[in-house]
Amino acid sequence: MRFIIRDNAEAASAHVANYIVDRINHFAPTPAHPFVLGLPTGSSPLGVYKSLVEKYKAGEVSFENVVTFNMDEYIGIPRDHPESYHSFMWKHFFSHVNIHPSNVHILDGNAPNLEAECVQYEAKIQAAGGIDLFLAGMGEDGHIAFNEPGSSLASRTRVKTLAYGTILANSRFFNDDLHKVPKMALTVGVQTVLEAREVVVLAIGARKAIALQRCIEQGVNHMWTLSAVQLHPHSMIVCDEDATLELQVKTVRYFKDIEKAAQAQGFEHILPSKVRTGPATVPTTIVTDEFPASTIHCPQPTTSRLLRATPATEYPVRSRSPSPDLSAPRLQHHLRPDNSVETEYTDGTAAEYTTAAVFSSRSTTPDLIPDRMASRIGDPSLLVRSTPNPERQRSRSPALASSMPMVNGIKA
Ligand SMILES: N[C@@H]1[C@@H](O)[C@H](O)[C@@H](COP(=O)(O)O)O[C@@H]1O
Repeated sequence: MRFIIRDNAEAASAHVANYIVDRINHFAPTPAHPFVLGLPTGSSPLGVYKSLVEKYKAGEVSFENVVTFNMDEYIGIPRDHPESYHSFMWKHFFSHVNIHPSNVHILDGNAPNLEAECVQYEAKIQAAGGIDLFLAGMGEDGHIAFNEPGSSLASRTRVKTLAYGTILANSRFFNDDLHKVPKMALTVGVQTVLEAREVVVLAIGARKAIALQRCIEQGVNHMWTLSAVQLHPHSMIVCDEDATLELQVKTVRYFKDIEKAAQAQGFEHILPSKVRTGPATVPTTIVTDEFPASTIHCPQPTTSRLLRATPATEYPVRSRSPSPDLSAPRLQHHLRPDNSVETEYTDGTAAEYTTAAVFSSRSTTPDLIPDRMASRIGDPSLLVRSTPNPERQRSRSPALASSMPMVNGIKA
C-alpha cells in the first residue's frame, strides 16, 4: 500500500486529480476500451472534482471514453433531492465535463426492487470490464462507501443500514436534522472495491485521524472496513497533515521517506501493465458447485480471493546437512581433582580446545545435537568455576566444612 501525505487538503486533492488524469491519459481509452472509474461523494473529493473539471477545461484530459460507477446512494430520497448522490455528482462533476450520460452509473435508491438493483449494478461493472481505478473517501468510523463497521469484507453491492455515527456526521448536509438523514443506503461492497484494479483513497482533516490510524497501523478488520485496502496489491491512500494526527511519528516518517527515495530514483509509481491498461476482454465470473448461486448476481467465494493468496514459497530454507547421527561421539567434560577440565569425545578420543574442534567434521549439524554451552568455550581455564562449589570445598577441606555456619540445622 502506498501512503502519500501532503501539507494540506488542496495539495492532497491536487495529487489525486493529477494521478487520475495521468492514469486516464496513459490508458488512452477508446469507445471499445473505456477507462472505468469508480467514484465517491462526500466533502473529501470536492477538491478532486474541482481540479478534474479545471483540467478538462484546460484540455489536459477528456472524459469522452470514461465510464463511471458511483459507490453508493441513499435510499428513499428523490433523485433530484439536493443531497442525493445523483445531484451531488452532476452538480460537482458530470455536468462540467464531456462525459456521456449513458456512461454514468449511480445506484437507484428508489428502485422498485432494491436487491435487483444491486444485482444489476454488479453485472454492469462486470460488463464494463471491471473498475480500473476506484476513488474512495473514508467515513469517520473508517467505512469505505457505506460499508459500516461490521460489514463483511467479502460484501458486494447491497442494501445497508447506516450507523448512527454516519447519520450524525451526514446530518450536516441536512440542516443538522438527524430525522432528515436517510437511514439506509445502497452501497458497493468491500469486495466490489477490492476487485478494482487499483484503489485510491482520499482522507482529509483531523476528524479522519483516528480512522486513518486504525486502517494504516492496525490489522485488516471489519470494524474499520477501509482497512481492507491493505489487502489490495495496488492501493494508495492520500491524506493531508491533519489526518495524520493519530499516526506514529515513525509511520509518517517512513512513508515520507519512501516517497522521497522513489522520487530520487526517478520513479513515482510503477503499475503492472495489466493494471495500466485493463483487460483486453471482459472477464467472466466462474461459479463453482462449491458455492451455489445466491440471489446476488456474480456470486463469489465468500472468502476474499485476496485472502486466498498462495503462501510465499521463497522462505529461506535452512539447508540440512546429512541426517544427524545421534550415536556419533559427542563432547563431554570432566572436572579433574585439580579443578582443571578434561574434555574428550564420548568414544574416548581426546578433543582439542578450539571452536573448530567443536564444530568440525566430527560435529554434524550442531543445532541438532544436544549441546552444552560449555563445549563452545575454547579456553579451558574459563571452564573453571570462579565461585567454588561448596560441596567440593567441604570434601577437599574438612576443616573448612566444619567451620561452616548452621542454617536451619543444615551446614551451609
Ligand atoms: N458514503 C459516503 C462515503 O463514501 C464517504 O467517504 C463518507 C465521507 O464523507 P466526507 O468526505 O464528507 O467526510 O461519507 C459518506 O458516508
